[in-house]
Amino acid sequence: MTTKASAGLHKLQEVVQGASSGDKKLTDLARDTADVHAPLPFTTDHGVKVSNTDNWLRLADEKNTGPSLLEDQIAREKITRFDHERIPERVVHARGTGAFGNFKLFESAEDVTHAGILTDTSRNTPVFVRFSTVQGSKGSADTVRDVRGFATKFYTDEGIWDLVGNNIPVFFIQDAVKFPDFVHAVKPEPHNEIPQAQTAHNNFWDFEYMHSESTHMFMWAMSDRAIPRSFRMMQGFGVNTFVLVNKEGKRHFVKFHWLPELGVHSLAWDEALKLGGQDPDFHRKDLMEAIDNKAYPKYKFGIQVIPEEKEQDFEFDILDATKIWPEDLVPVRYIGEMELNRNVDEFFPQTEQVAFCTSHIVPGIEFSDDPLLQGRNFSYFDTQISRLGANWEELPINRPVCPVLNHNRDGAMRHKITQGTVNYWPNRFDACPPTKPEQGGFVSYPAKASGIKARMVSNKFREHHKQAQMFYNTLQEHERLHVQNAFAFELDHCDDPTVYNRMVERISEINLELAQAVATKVGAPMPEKSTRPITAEKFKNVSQAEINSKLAEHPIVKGRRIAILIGDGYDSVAFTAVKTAALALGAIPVVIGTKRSPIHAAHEDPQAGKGIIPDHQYDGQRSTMFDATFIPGGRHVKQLDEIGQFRHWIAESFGHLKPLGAIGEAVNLVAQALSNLPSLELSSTSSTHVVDAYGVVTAGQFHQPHSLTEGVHMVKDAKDFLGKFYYRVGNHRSYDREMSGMPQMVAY
Ligand code: HEM
Repeated sequence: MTTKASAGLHKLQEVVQGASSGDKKLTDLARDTADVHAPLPFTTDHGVKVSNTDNWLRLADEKNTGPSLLEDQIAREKITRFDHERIPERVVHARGTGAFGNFKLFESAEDVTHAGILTDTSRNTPVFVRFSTVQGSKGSADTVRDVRGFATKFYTDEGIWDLVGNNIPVFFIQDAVKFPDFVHAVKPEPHNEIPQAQTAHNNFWDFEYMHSESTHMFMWAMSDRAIPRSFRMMQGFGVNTFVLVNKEGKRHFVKFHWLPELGVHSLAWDEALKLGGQDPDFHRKDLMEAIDNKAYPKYKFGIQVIPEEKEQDFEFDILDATKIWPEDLVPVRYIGEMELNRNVDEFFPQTEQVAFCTSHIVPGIEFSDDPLLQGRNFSYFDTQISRLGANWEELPINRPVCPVLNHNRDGAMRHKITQGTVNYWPNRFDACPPTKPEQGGFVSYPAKASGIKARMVSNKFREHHKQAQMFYNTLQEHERLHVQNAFAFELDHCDDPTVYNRMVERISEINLELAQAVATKVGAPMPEKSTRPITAEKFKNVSQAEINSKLAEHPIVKGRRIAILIGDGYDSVAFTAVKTAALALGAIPVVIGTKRSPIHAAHEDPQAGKGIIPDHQYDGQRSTMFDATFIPGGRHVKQLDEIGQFRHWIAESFGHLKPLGAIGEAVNLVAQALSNLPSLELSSTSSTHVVDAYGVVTAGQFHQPHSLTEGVHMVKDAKDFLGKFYYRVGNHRSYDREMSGMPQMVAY
């Protein structure tokens, strides 16, 4: 096991290596990085060595403890520093986690932009990404139903570019001036501060009804998108319309996309609810664990581009953030890739103090007139001043890797010392002049603008339903079922009939059958007909199932958590094969034992052999924390069978649609746990034939492969246990199981 001191040294080495590897941001951060394991004396903040940190200076002797003295400057410093440790949490997106990485471009977009980061394929640009939920406070659970923030800070050679996006490509409102109302409505209600990190309450759904512009977005928010399995398995979208300008000065509208290498996957709702209590840090830990295991998350970077002259060619306004640009009309061009490969050293100065601004752009990237974006450009900079202070851009995590010099001065906590006698421009020395455009000085695109001042938006902004209908049309059967269940859950939590009755009306404007199913469940009047024309059109690449089907032939199990359940007397051959295969495939096997003390395999003499120490004992973990479960055969199955939690583990994994693998005697354990499902086909205990029924992969006997080094062939028609089991793991969940109705017959 790594000692704390060596772990600290290791981290420091990483910083030094990072610095020598040429990563400009790591080099920059090294200036401000200290190591608690360094052989340095303990000092006060003003540098005086401290001899005693545990006793306040007081009038005391061996018999009497007298009054503490205010004089103790060391104790006062310690308490005072502590009293002021907290800063305001973000007004939204308070709960989040971050990681460092790199961005590389594989195709230049010089036809549409002159931005260095989007044209220079030789660059390796450092990035910091913060993922977040929106509604909850800093200490809320990771797995709540919510939009996820996906904010990327690119430390480019020309300055910081912040792409502050979400995992859903549209937004609730069209005009930034509505943002405070929206956030008030979604956050806990004002009279009782309930509920925490949930949309399932009267005020949120009241707001949604009152703003029909939200219709498209709330369909996404009720879909599986709002309960991602992992930050590593969700898309990212810049949402707003930005502008790219090329060398010739031609302007293009653009939307930015991130597509995860691992596919787009979600939790089951029951699982998300349980994880909220069982492991509230689930997503945070998942990201850190994957990076620690070198299963680095990767995302392709894409752009959708519309030339300026085509702005009016669409039935929707391309500046409306409640609309997507359908991919069959405007294909995504994937031109780069981001890898996240380094965890933070310390949460507060990095993840908490990182601050993003949509207004941080670099030459070649500009803003459109998107009315949501224009307001965001004001809001972020403003909020950072109250959260972090006027000089927040000097903080190590926020400062650029290129030189920064100007005539901005002073303000609380100013760090930078600028020599020279002038702090204004122009000055008699020509000190610190503006940079000429030909030398990289930022020039705004000379867009023509004229009009009448009015508090309004263009007519096309008034259509709010068509894309919501298209979204639902696009979903596959199980995805639609999840939307239906999500509405039923959410509106069940609203106790004001005005709210849920009206919402059912609104849903009937999207899909009548959906509205009727929800009406029955929540007790609203049954809608008889849709009050709007309903389109049959669909989107491309919006259903998660559709996106994942393109990856299904080559599933990736990198970073997936595989639970292996064992007790004394387990079959070590199958155990070792499944564990070794997991490691070879980049997955994370986690051994869960009947106890966390030595466990002996079937053939092992408990007196002589050392056994293995499981990573955890069963009661410390839950099936919800794993992507799949495997149980080897052996006489240990009897012990597992006697502990109800193991049977519950199997039933729950089944209910959450996860792959289950069992060999030999363990097949009986699975049969026992799923005894309500006699029709579920399992292998006979005497057979080597591998049966895969709805992702429950069983074999009576384990056929040892000749060599694991040949690799596991994760293909649909694999004949062997490992190939079939890991194919299922790579495909994440068995939604066919859900559609068979079987999970409902199992208690979990
Ligand atoms: C396209 C719609 C929007 C998206 C995609 C979006 C995305 C995000 C993300 C990802 C964060 C978290 C940044 C982090 O990790 O530190 C954030 C924070 C925030 N957003 Fe938005 N947002 C949107 C709309 C708005 C609007 C319309 C406003 C205000 C008019 C706004 C104001 C804020 C504020 C004040 C924060 C807190 C920032 C901080 O304290 O660091 N957002 N937003």
